[in-house]
Amino acid sequence: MSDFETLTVDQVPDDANILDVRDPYEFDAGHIPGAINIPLDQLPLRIEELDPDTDYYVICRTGGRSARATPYMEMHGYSAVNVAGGCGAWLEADKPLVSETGAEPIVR
Ligand SMILES: O=S(=O)([O-])[S-]
Repeated sequence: MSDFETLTVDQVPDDANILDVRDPYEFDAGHIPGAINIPLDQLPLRIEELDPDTDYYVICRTGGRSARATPYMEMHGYSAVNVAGGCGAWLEADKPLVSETGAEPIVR
């Protein structure tokens, strides 16, 4: 049983605020356009960078780390929804990714 909301990639609105909790090398290789990156292990230190009035759609590679980040954020007063399947599912669904490396975006 989970005490947080989980949506599929198809349910994420086009204008969603995406929080990607993967490590920077993963984020740089391929991420959702406009996503912000705070790795899961930095979230306790950096959570105040987030806006308590914004709904965040939290994503990682396959859904493991986002399922930990989402209840943590909720517990600290932030609005967070877990994106099931992560960037792998996002790519499978043919949704846009960009890279910071100059290479074709990939999910790693
Ligand atoms: O990104 S992951 O924790 O699902 S491998």
